[in-house]
Amino acid sequence: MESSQHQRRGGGFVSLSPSQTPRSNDKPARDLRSGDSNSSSKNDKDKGVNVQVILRCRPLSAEEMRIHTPVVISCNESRREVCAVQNIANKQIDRTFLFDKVFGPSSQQKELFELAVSPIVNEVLEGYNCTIFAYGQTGTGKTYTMEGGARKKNGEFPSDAGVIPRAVKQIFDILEAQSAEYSMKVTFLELYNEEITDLLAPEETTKFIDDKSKKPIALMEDGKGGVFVRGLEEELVTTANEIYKILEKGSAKRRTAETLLNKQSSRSHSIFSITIHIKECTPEGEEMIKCGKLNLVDLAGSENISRSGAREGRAREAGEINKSLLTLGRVINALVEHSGHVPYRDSKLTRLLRDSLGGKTKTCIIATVSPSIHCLEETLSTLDYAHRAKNIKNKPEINQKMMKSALIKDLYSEIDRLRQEVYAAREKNGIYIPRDRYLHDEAEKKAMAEKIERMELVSESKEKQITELQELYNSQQMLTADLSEKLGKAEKKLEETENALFDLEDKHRQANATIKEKEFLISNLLKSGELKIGWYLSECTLFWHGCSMK
Ligand SMILES: Nc1ncnc2c1ncn2[C@@H]1O[C@H](COP(=O)(O)OP(=O)(O)OP(=O)(O)O)[C@@H](O)[C@H]1O
Repeated sequence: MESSQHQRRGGGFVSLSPSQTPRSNDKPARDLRSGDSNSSSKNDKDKGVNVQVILRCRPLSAEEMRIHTPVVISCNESRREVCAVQNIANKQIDRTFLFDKVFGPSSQQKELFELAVSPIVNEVLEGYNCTIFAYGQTGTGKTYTMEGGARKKNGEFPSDAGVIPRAVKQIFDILEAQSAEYSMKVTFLELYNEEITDLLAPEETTKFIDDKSKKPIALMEDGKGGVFVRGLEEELVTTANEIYKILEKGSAKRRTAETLLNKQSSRSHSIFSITIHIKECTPEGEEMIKCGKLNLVDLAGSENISRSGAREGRAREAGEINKSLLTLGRVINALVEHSGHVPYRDSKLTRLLRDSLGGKTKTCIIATVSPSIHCLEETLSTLDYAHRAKNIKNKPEINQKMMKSALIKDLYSEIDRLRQEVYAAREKNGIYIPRDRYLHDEAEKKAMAEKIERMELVSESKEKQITELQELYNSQQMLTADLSEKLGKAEKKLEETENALFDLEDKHRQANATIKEKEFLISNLLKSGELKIGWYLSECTLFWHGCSMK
């Protein structure tokens, strides 16, 4: 039997970012996971982990089949490839894209969940923050993939149930199998025309007679680089069925409309988050709390306004949707190209997804496309977009575990603070400040936030400079090492050449001495030869002289 008691915590400061969950700068605690996971988390942190991108192509609808719509997309699941066939100037040009996983038109919800999403759910239970978001043209199956078919009348799980209900079931199955002690809370918000509304807000404050009655809530900076949604309802849940009911109620409040491309097109982005605190005991008997968070995001579809048949209000709405998706695209580009400034602040969507894109969260994007020839242009743009997103690197970090006693102390002080606020509101004896002073303080706060943002930008660009200088230094070091090696070799060669030169000089000196010796001998020989000839000549002269006398 499911419990119908939803415990509600509302009106407080609820963060959507991981800043809500314990972080390394929170209460000190020891991480009790095995050394392996610690080192893998350190590796992940150092190197970064690519955002995982999955491509899903839906089947042709009954209507598309009836009118024999040509198919231009083919999926090769084993090779993880998607091929788009294009005809340009009567030439067939195929474009092939590789993804982390590919699911073709006949793929089943169960298969997609088990192969792509189930491992991510396990990581949430290990203490990571994970985000799964569906991106794609309107009518390509984002809501079908994330939510899927509605529960049957008897509450049974249908075969076309999507990622969200399956993830919820897996979380409860695992926790129950481990007989874990845990607490779980969920939030569900909608982002429509740059305004956030709480899909879990109590009925009395949001009577959905028309859109204007939805009360927007504020997105605030948490001062630690994250954001939080002020006053977002958090519902404590104890069973999967409670979550299914919350989802049904919340989804029914989402803004949908009929367009030419989709009978029930979501006109807003939605973010459903589950935060789980699990109790663990250290071998010393100390109670620790580990925390994981799963964000499930169903984006509104990008659309070609003329083809979707949107007019006036709907066209403006589509313009807003496209604008926020364009900012998302710019953020993806900036992250992939490592440009210094990432324009997260340009839309609420990117502010909310900041930690999921380039942050500490593990992220998976499910890009959805249609196989129809009529959607080819948008399909190619989705394929390009998703393919580029594959290069985004996040640096996932396991949330720091907290000592149970520290967590309880924190919760008690929060209860105290809330109690005081309620008391002050009821008794009207809180602190009231003049309107001018309030406006002045708010302006000061805004200026401070802007200053912090500017400083963050400067620090970001300085960090980039440091990385570039470090890279330059490393390459110079390598060059120096290379040159030193070459110098060593040259010195050795020089020494050898000098030795050879000494040898040669020695030989030269010896040869000179020998030559001189030989010259001396020759000259002596010559001298003695000359004397002999002189003596002989004088002898001959005397002889001839004697003869002539006779
Ligand atoms: N993989 C699929 N298998 C069967 N039917 C699908 C599949 N994907 C989508 N559909 C059907 O296509 C239609 C449009 O799907 P869905 O509403 O999920 O699109 P969407 O991308 O969320 O559109 P939008 O952005 O306009 O909200 C629905 O009727 C849905 O049941």
